[in-house]
Amino acid sequence: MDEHVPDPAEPSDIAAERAFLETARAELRRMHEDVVTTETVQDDSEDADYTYTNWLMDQARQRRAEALVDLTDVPLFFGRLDYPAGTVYEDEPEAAPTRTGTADRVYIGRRHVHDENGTPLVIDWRAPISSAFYQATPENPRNALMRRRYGFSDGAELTAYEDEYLTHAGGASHDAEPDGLLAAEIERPRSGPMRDIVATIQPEQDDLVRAPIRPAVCVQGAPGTGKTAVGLHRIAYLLYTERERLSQDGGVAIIGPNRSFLSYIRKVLPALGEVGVRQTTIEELAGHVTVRRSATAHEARVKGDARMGDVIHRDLWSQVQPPDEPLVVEHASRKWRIPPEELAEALTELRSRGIGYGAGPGLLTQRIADLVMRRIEDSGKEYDTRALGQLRRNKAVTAAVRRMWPKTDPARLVLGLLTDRERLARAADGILTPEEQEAVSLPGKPRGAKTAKWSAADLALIDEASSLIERPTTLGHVVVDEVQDLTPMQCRVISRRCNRGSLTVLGDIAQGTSAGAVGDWPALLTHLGQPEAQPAVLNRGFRVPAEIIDYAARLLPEIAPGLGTPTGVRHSPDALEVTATGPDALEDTLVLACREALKGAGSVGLVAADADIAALRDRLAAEALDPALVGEDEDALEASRMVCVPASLAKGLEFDAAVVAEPASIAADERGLNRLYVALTRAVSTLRIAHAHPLPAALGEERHV
Ligand SMILES: Nc1ncnc2c1ncn2[C@@H]1O[C@H](COP(=O)(O)OP(=O)(O)OP(=O)(O)O)[C@@H](O)[C@H]1O
Repeated sequence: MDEHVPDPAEPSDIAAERAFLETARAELRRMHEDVVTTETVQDDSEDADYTYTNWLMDQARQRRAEALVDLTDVPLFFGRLDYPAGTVYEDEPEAAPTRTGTADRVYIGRRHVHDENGTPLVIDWRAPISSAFYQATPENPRNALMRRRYGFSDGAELTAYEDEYLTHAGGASHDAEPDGLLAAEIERPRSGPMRDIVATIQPEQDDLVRAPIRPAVCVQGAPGTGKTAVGLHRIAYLLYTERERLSQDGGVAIIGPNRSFLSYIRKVLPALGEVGVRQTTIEELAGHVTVRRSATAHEARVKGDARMGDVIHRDLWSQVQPPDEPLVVEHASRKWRIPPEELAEALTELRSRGIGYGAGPGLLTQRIADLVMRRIEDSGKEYDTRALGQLRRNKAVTAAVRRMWPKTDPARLVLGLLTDRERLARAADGILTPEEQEAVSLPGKPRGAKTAKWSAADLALIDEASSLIERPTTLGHVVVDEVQDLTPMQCRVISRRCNRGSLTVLGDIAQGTSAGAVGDWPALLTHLGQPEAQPAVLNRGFRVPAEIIDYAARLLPEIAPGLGTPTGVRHSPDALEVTATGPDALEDTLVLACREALKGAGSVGLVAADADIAALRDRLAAEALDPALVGEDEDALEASRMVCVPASLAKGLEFDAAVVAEPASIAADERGLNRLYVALTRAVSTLRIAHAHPLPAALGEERHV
């Protein structure tokens, strides 16, 4: 095999690679030109069908042209795999740019580029052949000889590369440290939103990214192991392999914990060429009304419980009532009488068909009109063909239907249920205790659904009612991030929108902070309608240096016993500093830590208990550190390098340097230690902790400087 091993790197190699990059760029420009200058085959007849077809073709052409624009700040390729000559490009001449005397070179990039003859120059990272780039090892080289990863300057100029020989014949370089560029990529200072990781996806992540669209993929991943990155790249991958089917099935959505998080991730998919993906929160997905207050923890817990589904179901269907009296319908100068037993029978029959509540009034009207019609026929009386329609619109018929099967609106239904103690007691009898019924009741005496004091916990209830009335439209694929915070009722919001279990579930039980969160994987997956799914575990932390993750992991035995301990792939001995101060000196210490952190490159995040963050932001502003506040400003992460983060919104975010204020305050509330675990795992390079109160005991022995 020796003869297949490419020459070792030579100084001229960088120049040659840059030249190839230029060639690929030129070909991409040509592809773009081709699309722009190719006339759509127009049919100029007046026929409307052709006009529409032409319009569609034009749209497709414009989309394709957009996709082929060369983004000069995004490298066109990021890696290369070398194979024995002749094994990839069978008909390629020796002089082709992707062949040398000894090897066929496969360049991997964000999109496909080919030359005029159709020979590929850059292969899309999602194509089957590209999987070897992420998966090949010396033990299982997948026929490849060598993997090359490129380094680029900020201006996307190719400046370096790193080779990994995949044949044992490669000898010494087999043992070479392959992760230099990975570490450099992770440590590249952050400015603003999250970046894609397409150049450095790791094998365990690639397995999840490329898993088939079904069955559901579920990931338990420690902080910074790349769950969010996996979810986003998986969407791009599925859109590549199943684009048409996904669009027919209702498109793709990613559900994140809040708007700040969505703002943070919003640029990853567009950078991968995917712009049509819905990025939303569970509240937006379920939202039928305006949220005006926060629920108490107890209220959120009870409202999040799956038993609420039964209460709503019972309340809704209790509105369907058989009549006590006969129905008398006047038609064609005669009165027709339907006895109550017959009407009740019609109701029972309809209900036994398992129809949605919303379909009932229409079907019942039809059924009653049929009953009257049959009597008219039996009487031998002449009738005209419009009789059935007239009966359906007959006032006595419609009034009877309104009484037997009233139309309802989901928000009005839930409002009625949660503001009428007797009605709630009837619906919740044997399901909720009187004390729980008290907890779910809405405050005040709202006049209507628009003005009621809804909390976020009510949204899932209204969505439940809505789904019983009319089935919601489904999505082709749903990716749910930070799933550990969902209540059972919120899981159901998602489950009923998933098309035949096409779902990716990402979470970390240890980071569960919300009241009413399900708390364990088997229950979570059951509520999501995926009881068979088995969570895959990601435990290699990329974001957080080992020194920090080891410290934060001291909390795990208390907050998530049984969960494996994560490891950090990077080491940085000075990454962590814990400083104890007196209460009067705490703010000064934090300001100093932020000031120091700002001397380095990239973003700085100050994380504090929600109640403390506004005052700290004011102090940093007074010190001219120009802080932005997450939650107040949707673009906070781009607005300033210095960002203040209430602990409740820290989830999913990261900073080159993190400063954590007073862990005991963050840990004070319910699930506070979980919140602290989140806060302690946001740093890419350094974490500074300052405290005036004792640290929570679970952090163990203090490690002060
Ligand atoms: N293979 C990789 N190559 C480069 N960077 C990576 C890789 N995997 C993860 N990262 C980086 O590590 C950081 C953490 O990734 P991500 O936010 O996806 O993790 P997470 O598991 O969702 O974390 P959390 O649980 O804290 O939300 C990000 O900056 C991401 O770009």
